[in-house]
Amino acid sequence: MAQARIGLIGLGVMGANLALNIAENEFPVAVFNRTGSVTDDYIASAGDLARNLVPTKTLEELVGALTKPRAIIIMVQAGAAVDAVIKGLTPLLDKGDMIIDAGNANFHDTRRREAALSDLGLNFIGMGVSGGEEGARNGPSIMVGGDKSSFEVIRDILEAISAKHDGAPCADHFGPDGAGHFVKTVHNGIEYADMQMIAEVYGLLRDGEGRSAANIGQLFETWDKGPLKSYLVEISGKVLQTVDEKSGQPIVDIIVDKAGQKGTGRWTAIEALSLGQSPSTIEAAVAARSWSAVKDTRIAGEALFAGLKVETGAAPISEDDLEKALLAAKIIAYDQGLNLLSAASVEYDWDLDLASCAEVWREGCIIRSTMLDEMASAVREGLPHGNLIFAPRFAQRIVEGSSALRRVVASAALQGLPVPAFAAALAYFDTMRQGRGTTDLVQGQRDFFGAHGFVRVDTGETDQHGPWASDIAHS
Ligand SMILES: NC(=O)C1=CN([C@@H]2O[C@H](COP(=O)(O)OP(=O)(O)OC[C@H]3O[C@@H](n4cnc5c(N)ncnc54)[C@H](OP(=O)(O)O)[C@@H]3O)[C@@H](O)[C@H]2O)C=CC1
Ligand SMILES: O=C(CO)[C@H](O)[C@H](O)COP(=O)(O)O
Repeated sequence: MAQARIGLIGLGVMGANLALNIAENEFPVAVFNRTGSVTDDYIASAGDLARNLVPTKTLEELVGALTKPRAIIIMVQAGAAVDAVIKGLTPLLDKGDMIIDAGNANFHDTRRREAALSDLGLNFIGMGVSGGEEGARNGPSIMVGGDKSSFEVIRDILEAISAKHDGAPCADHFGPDGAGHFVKTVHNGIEYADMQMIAEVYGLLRDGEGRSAANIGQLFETWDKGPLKSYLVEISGKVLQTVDEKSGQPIVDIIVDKAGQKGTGRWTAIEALSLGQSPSTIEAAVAARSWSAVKDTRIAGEALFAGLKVETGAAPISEDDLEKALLAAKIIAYDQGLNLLSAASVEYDWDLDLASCAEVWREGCIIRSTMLDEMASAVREGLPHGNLIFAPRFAQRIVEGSSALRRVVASAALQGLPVPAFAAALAYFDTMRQGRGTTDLVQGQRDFFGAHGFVRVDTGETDQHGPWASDIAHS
């Protein structure tokens, strides 16, 4: 007999907590996990919330436990696992039922799945969920893509379980097919850039000034009370001040410096490039994780270049400069992320509301910060030339922050300390404030070797060609 309003497959870190959140909001939820013993343990530890949880041991049982039209959340690893679950579910469902992929997914997969399920008369929602374990349990940020009418069917549940900003739910519908998963992907791209920039500050203080992890952690704790207040600065402060129980060392000192990546940062960079965009701060953060992975090579490089002299007399970087540089670079990362969303919206005809993106990121998600509220307002007011860094309320901060960013990047370069995301942010800013750049020469080179043509500054005539000096010399 149908007992539950919604189903959930995958009781891992995210699914288990999301189901508890749904149950706590008084929506009965039927749960299923591939490994059945996980479901038994889960129900046994759910306490009072077990009253709103319906455990099931087969997909047939799960489907039978749901009121119609059925709505089933899948919360498993991206890729083949999602396809396997969909394959098992579809023969059991009726036309009008809905599958919701709430994991991180490549939005191209979401578009493919939506089209295939639509042919079968089934609805498919691609839903990005951010906030990690704690967010899933107490209120994540939720980014929905797919048919709007399908979203309306589950809207009450999603709004109830989501984080709230001044009472407004951090859950919204962004457009058809892959729009929600794309917004989540770019969220993660910005997350990569933000994390990398914080790590660069850590590196400058650790390797440039010999400061201890705890001392740097305290600085982040202080910054978390000012304009940089954000979840990532807060947890960085906590991570750096945590002591490993086994060794008595700061825990970061015993963590191998090889960063994992499950794919969302890379998807952001790949998609950006195919859209003719370049969110260089995000690309730099993805690169930094990839470079971190080749630890043996870096160790060999350290030995090989051990004798290399770097500037030791570089001016010390002040804490004030670091704070301002981080703030400016972070604004630039958001500017680039929003530009990418805008380009994808045009390409895929999503009509994305960028202000809504910033609004659902204000609470619950990993990149939440006090600055996002102001960013959302700036986007609502309209961004000059589509750029956040041109918005009056951010342009001034960028002007002030850019001098600090310049000093930080210059000092890092002189000291031989890598700051790829900071450097990328600065180069982007300097490019965006240069009305005449240097690609006149690139255009000249292209025409020289490939007759690709150029546009004249003086007359505006297009498809112009040399003659070039060598042509002249040989003519
Ligand atoms: N962890 C995080 O902070 C966040 C994760 N996400 C995304 O959420 C999704 C789930 O992540 P997370 O909860 O961390 O993952 P976990 O590894 O904790 O759990 C994975 C779940 O998927 C199930 N599963 C794996 N393969 C299959 C399969 N072929 N068929 C059926 N079930 C399968 C597992 O079942 P079994 O017990 O049988 O192995 C398990 O329940 C991912 O897409 C992830 O990227 C999104 C936001 C934050
Ligand atoms: O979506 C998330 C946070 O928003 C997940 O934690 C995701 O796994 C983070 O990406 P990566 O594992 O590549 O660091």
